[in-house]
Amino acid sequence: MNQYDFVVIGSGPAGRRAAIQAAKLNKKVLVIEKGTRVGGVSVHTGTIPSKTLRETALNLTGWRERGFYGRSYRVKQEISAEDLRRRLLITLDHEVDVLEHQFARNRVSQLRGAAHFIDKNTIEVVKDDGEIIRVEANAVLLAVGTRPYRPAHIPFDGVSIIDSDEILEIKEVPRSMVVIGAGVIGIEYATIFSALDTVVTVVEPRDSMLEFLDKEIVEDFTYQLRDRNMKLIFSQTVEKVEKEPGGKCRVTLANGRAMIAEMVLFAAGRVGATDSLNLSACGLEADSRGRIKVDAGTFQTAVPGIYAAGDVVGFPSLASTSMEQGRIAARHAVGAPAHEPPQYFPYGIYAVPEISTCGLTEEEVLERGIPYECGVAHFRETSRGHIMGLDSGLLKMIFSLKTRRLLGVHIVGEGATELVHIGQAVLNLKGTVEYFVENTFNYPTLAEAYKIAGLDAWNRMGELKGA
Ligand SMILES: Cc1cc2nc3c(=O)[nH]c(=O)nc-3n(C[C@H](O)[C@H](O)[C@H](O)COP(=O)(O)OP(=O)(O)OC[C@H]3O[C@@H](n4cnc5c(N)ncnc54)[C@H](O)[C@@H]3O)c2cc1C
Ligand SMILES: NC(=O)c1ccc[n+]([C@@H]2O[C@H](COP(=O)([O-])OP(=O)(O)OC[C@H]3O[C@@H](n4cnc5c(N)ncnc54)[C@H](O)[C@@H]3O)[C@@H](O)[C@H]2O)c1
Repeated sequence: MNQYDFVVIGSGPAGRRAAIQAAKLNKKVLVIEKGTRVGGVSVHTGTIPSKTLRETALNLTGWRERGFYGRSYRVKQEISAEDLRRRLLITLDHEVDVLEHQFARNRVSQLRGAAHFIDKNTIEVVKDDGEIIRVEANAVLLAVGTRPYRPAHIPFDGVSIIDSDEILEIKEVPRSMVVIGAGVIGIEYATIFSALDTVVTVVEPRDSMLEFLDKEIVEDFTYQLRDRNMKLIFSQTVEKVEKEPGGKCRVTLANGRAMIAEMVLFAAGRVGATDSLNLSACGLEADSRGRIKVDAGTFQTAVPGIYAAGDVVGFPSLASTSMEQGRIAARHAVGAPAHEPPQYFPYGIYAVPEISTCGLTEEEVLERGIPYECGVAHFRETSRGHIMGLDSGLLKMIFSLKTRRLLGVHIVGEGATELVHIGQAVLNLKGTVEYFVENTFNYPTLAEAYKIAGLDAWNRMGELKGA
């Protein structure tokens, strides 16, 4: 029998970080992965492929230069699906190679195959060739992630009616596309394809999108999307998706309106990959979306010794937070001390344009009844913004009038996902508006927007104090 201190099921961000953390604490660790290569959704169908695709699209279209040269400017006139895929394959190979090397040098054992429970401490692994291997574990981490939600009424064909995994395999860049679901995945792909000049329509049952973001940022973002002719249809559900005789797709909404497009991307959420784990054998069960409940501080499930981390535990379902959850779970599982993560973490949405946020939104500050002031800077006010030809981009900070502390930072525009970390550091170190006013920022940079927004708030906060 193969006996391990810690067995991790799944090699995505949560599993990978957990396995290495436990190995660093000199534990005997095994990672079980059913996919052909390690890395999980993050490396093979999620984070890394979508961000590589975005970078390729922005480079080949010359998107970042259009502020200077106009909307018709393109680096490459005809962009094929093959052009988009080429860079993807190189990036993925590199990611897998780095991960394999990390496992090897930390003495993390690997087993390829699908795992399920026999009992709380026994896991059976079915390999591709049918061979069955049993392993014993003192502690187990479920880091099995999610897969796209695929309801029966959508006739997926993998070619023109697709989910967000299949979009990486398309044969041609479509001229028109309907995206169903305005969540993060739907919006990221909708805006990437719109940057490639695909005519994009987004259909969303709720009355707006990305509700967890500051409203002012969503409004600015929405304006930019509509300004480049993306159609955003809210408060409407899709009744039917059909294939037309000529190969195009017809999408019919509940209000009777119909749309024809070359491609339909269904991106209405994901479900936990827990159905084949035989959870009942260890006394656990998943909810209707396949998710597992855990203790928020330790990531232990209701069954002692069994942990879950990453997308399978639900919100926020990010690669970044999954890694931290995995590390904390591993430490707890092997009896090492672990701190809870800081209160505020950043959220990066790699749409075109980017959005990033950390801390409280203006709506949340209002709800909590905190007296506050906002400071806003437009990227076009920065010299770096002029140099880059930016005509959009907004950074907004919210400060408490009582403590003068930064409560939230919200950015839409070029570099938002990198810039947010300045705000995140000030926020978690409990810094005040004075940090931005008194410190010197490199010039010319987009980070100067922090200075401008800080001064904007500080001027008004001074007036309010004096009033
Ligand atoms: C299109 C898209 C874009 C994204 N973009 C971002 C982004 O920009 N930034 C960000 O932070 N996050 C992003 N995410 C989210 C991010 O990918 C996930 O949060 C992250 O991958 C979750 O990691 P995980 O460790 O929970 O599991 P996953 O990465 O989902 O990996 C789970 C692994 O477990 C394996 N597995 C499942 N069941 C079994 C079993 N029974 N036996 C053995 N192995 C099993 C699977 O094969 C898989 O390899 C994106 C997701 C998608 C889909
Ligand atoms: N940049 C990032 O960090 C990043 C990128 C992509 C995904 N992710 C993560 O992946 C997770 C999954 O993303 P997602 O966008 O698939 O899910 P989601 O749950 O965030 O969004 C799904 C959207 O589809 C809508 N919807 C639900 N049912 C529908 C239906 N039947 N028809 C039409 N629309 C419907 C919902 O109202 C929602 O707006 C998210 O939690 C996100 O955190 C993160």
